[in-house]
Amino acid sequence: MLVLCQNSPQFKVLQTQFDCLINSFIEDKVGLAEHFLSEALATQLKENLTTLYAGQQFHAAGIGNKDLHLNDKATRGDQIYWLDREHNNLPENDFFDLMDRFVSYLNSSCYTGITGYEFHYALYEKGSFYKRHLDQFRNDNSRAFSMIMYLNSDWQAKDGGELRVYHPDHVQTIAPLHGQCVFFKSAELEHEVLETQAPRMSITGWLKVGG
Ligand SMILES: O=C(O)CCC(=O)C(=O)O
Ligand SMILES: [Fe+2]
Repeated sequence: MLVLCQNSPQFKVLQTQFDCLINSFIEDKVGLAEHFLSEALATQLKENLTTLYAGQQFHAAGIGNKDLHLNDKATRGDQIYWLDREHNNLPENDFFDLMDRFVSYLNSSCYTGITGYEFHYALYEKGSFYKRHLDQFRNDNSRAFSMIMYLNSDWQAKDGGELRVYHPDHVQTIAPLHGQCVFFKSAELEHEVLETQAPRMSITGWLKVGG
């Protein structure tokens, strides 16, 4: 992994985004950082996603965990592809480097004790959605935080596909804008993806404890 000096300009840019995500999470239970992925990285990841999708490497997402895989199109219609360092793909590995830095920053500043993570690309074709749900499974509470990063360079309001988050006293609506990251506790906040009118791309994942 590439090591960045804590005083380097590149680290300062990252730290600003990390702080933005963590501080908004502490204030509102939903962290938001508009430029968490740099323009260059978001664009490379989007190209990689598009190539893999065209090569039929994606499969319909399930509603159980990896061991209990249930397909239910009435609940969620996205297709996914699990990221893995073993793919030896440059943007995927740049993404994992970024996540390694974020996890160590989060653990050292907030004592979160994250010990692992898992991430997948997701593509929602026009007409797809993901009904209201929590990101924790009944037989597994290892998912501590949910993170979603969007890869939609020309997103417009008419495209729909917003993430809707259900707070106890209000509802928050977030457009899936290129490079933006959303961060919240997996066991705490129900959320849904509204029907999209255009292909909607993202990386979704979970920071895990106890692994
Ligand atoms: O893509 C999003 O905005 C949310 C996706 C989601 O809720 C999930 O995959 O569990
Ligand atoms: Fe979710």
